[in-house]
Amino acid sequence: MMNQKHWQRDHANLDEDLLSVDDVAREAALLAGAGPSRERIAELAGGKPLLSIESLHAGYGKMEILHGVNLQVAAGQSLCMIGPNGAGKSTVLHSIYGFTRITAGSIRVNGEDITRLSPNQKLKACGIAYVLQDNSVFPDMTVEENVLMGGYLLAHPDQAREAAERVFAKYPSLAHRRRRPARVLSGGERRLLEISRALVMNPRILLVDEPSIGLEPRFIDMVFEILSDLQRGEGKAIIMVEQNAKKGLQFADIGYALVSGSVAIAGTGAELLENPDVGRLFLGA
Ligand SMILES: Nc1ncnc2c1ncn2[C@@H]1O[C@H](COP(=O)(O)OP(=O)(O)OP(=O)(O)O)[C@@H](O)[C@H]1O
Repeated sequence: MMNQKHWQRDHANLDEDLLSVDDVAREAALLAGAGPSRERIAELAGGKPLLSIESLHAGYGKMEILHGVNLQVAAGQSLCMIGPNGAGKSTVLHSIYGFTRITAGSIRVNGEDITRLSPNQKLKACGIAYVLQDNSVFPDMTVEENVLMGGYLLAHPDQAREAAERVFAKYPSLAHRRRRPARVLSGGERRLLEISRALVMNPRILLVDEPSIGLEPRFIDMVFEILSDLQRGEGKAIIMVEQNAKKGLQFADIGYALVSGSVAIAGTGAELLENPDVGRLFLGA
């Protein structure tokens, strides 16, 4: 059941326009019944998906959270998932990375079935990296040690050091502080550190959970610029969950609205921003 406090927190600027939790749940459940066609999902990824999810049923233990999710994203594209608390957005990321129990459906990278691979196999063999939510840096370790942790799967420490240097060359502001404990970093720099750690393995697909959470506006813009560079400059595919739905949809090529473990609406980010149902239910328009 959706939590009123969370809903208000995430939509704090709605004030008196706030829909009641029951209204949102009722309307959203109606939307979830229809859902986008598979053709539309494929079309949004330009017919050339790097990552493709088909009819995914997944959850935790015996509890099924995702009830037949379809999703496709191409190299160099970004996809943002929005939706109410508990809709299953993070669970989609968890499932791609291998943290959930998958009971049906498939996950493919470049057509190869990776549904049952472990997170380590996914990171190493398929180039899927997870940028954890806020507060995943180790504050008492140096910036450099934090970045090096991203290379724990590499066979030799020299390989990790080499990979870390590649990341430091890209982000001089972080390189500058490499010997300092991570606790001295600002919120924005910490987020950059979290992204940098995920980049050590040079992934093709980045799963990003709530990139803007807890950040001041100027750092939010910085983080989205970094993600944009990785997407457009390096051709990485980015799949994100973003509680700032407007910001996420402005950034992303593709937007999905998830409701009750299903994709209720899919379109370009711009289409979702203009969609009256999305506006009323998720953006407070
Ligand atoms: N590790 C877990 N073990 C058991 N249940 C979980 C776990 N993680 C999430 N859940 C449950 O799965 C459901 C979907 O949660 P999920 O975090 O995917 O939703 P979400 O759409 O990302 O919401 P939010 O915006 O609140 O993070 C919720 O009922 C949640 O309690």
